[in-house]
Amino acid sequence: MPVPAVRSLIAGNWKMNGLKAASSEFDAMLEGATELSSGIDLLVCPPATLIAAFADRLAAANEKGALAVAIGAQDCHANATGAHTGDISAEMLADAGARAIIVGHSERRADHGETDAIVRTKAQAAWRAGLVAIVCVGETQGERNAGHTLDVVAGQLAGSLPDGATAANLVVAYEPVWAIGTGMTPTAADVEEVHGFIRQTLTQRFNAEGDQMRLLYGGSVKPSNARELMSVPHVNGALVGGASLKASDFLAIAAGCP
Ligand SMILES: O=C[C@H](O)COP(=O)(O)O
Repeated sequence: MPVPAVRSLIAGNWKMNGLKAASSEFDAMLEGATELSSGIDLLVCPPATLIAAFADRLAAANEKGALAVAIGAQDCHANATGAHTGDISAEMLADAGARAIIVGHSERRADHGETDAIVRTKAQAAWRAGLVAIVCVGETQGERNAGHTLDVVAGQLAGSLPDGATAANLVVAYEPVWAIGTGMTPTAADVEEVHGFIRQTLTQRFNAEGDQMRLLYGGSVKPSNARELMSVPHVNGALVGGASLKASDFLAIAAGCP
């Protein structure tokens, strides 16, 4: 299968980490972004409490020279408004300055019982607000051991991706659950198998758009393994957790991206 040329994206998911003091780390990311290859986009997804402040800092930095950096969110409610105490809508996140929303992360699927159907409505909510949906899929250790990885990923893709996905409004992140925060990563061959399968599935369903969608690998990406993982065919960047909290690590991962 031919490997399409797709612009790389390095996305940082800060998860439930970061107080206002972490703004200095974000500033360091903005400063370092000026030295990255022009073929790479950076996305920083801090906790929702920091999105507006980071968006202001990004706007100030952009006045000195446009940066290929955007702010994202980690989740949203499916509805635009309503009686949903404690929830945040995609429209609110867009209003705060987010340009993308991660949906269906395995931590949300596990901690909040999010099904593929719920994830699909959240992806639609992101689109309704004019944002990119970053949809996460990936197998557990037990599912991999049982040889079910591709079946699990196929089911998540079929159930979580709404019709109408394009290369501009959808990013897919493959995150093996067992690799998240553990220091373990699949082999390059295993990543290639799953990413090739995801590409084929997307192209079958979304035709030429599927060929251009960005496919991120996530799970224990760090500066020391980024170059190898990012050079796997059909890997168009990374969704980085722990290593995205430190500007020097996050930038080193981006620098390792071909
Ligand atoms: O969203 C990010 C992933 O869950 C990866 O996290 P990690 O880089 O800490 O393993």
